[in-house]
Amino acid sequence: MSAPVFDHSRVTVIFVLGGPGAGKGTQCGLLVKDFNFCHLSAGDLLRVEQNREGSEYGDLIRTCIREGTIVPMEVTIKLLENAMTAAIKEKTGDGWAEGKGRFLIDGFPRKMDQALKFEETVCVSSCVLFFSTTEEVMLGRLLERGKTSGREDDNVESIKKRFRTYKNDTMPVIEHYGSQGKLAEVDSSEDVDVVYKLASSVVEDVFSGKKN
Ligand SMILES: Nc1ncnc2c1ncn2[C@@H]1O[C@H](COP(=O)(O)OP(=O)(O)OP(=O)(O)O)[C@@H](O)[C@H]1O
Ligand SMILES: O=c1ccn([C@@H]2O[C@H](COP(=O)(O)O)[C@@H](O)[C@H]2O)c(=O)[nH]1
Repeated sequence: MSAPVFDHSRVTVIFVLGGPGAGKGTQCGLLVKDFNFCHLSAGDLLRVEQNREGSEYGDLIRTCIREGTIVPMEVTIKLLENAMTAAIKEKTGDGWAEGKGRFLIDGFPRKMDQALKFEETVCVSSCVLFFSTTEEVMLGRLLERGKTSGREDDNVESIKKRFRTYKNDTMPVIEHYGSQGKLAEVDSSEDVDVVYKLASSVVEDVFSGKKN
């Protein structure tokens, strides 16, 4: 078996998980500013690929997103690997010298097969930052976001399907990383700045070697 593309002693990968609307993207945006991460949202990469002229996956991705199901892992893993390679070539500043890099991989892995394949072929993760809150909070946030997001899946019908996929496919991933001692759970029910204090202290622990 060949080694992963990136060596995790040089390239830090933090997976960011949590239910739909838990606040993953919001917190990643803040962490980027303080820690010079490259933030890769798997959902955003899929939406770009869906709209790319000539993509052979456009229709498949559109259907999966609307139905709240998971796009076959080969597609998402390749998009992530390509984006990581580009960032390592282009990004500069703290944490990015001589082939080093630091990534927040947001909304991935959503399913056990993705988790195992990504770590085997792309990069071993250092930590899983898990934002937890109730379905009630998530539903309220997504319906509010849906007024302006333009996202085809921010409606009650799609949200219910996304919750189902989260419970059936993603919770086992979270439990898997919990059993490996890699999980850092943050309650994301509170205000953005309260959640950020907890999330940034997890990242500090990763970089100081207390968690990896
Ligand atoms: N702590 C918070 N308190 C109140 N509103 C929040 C909080 N965090 C995020 N939001 C709002 O909730 C909505 C969902 O947040 P965000 O997009 O960060 O979630 P997400 O987990 O990335 O969702 P998805 O997985 O669907 O992409 C956004 O409109 C955001 O502004
Ligand atoms: O690894 C992934 C991540 C996402 N998807 C699909 O995209 C949508 C939207 O994801 P967000 O993280 O909410 O932006 C998700 O419901 C899945 O359909 C995926 O297939 N694989």
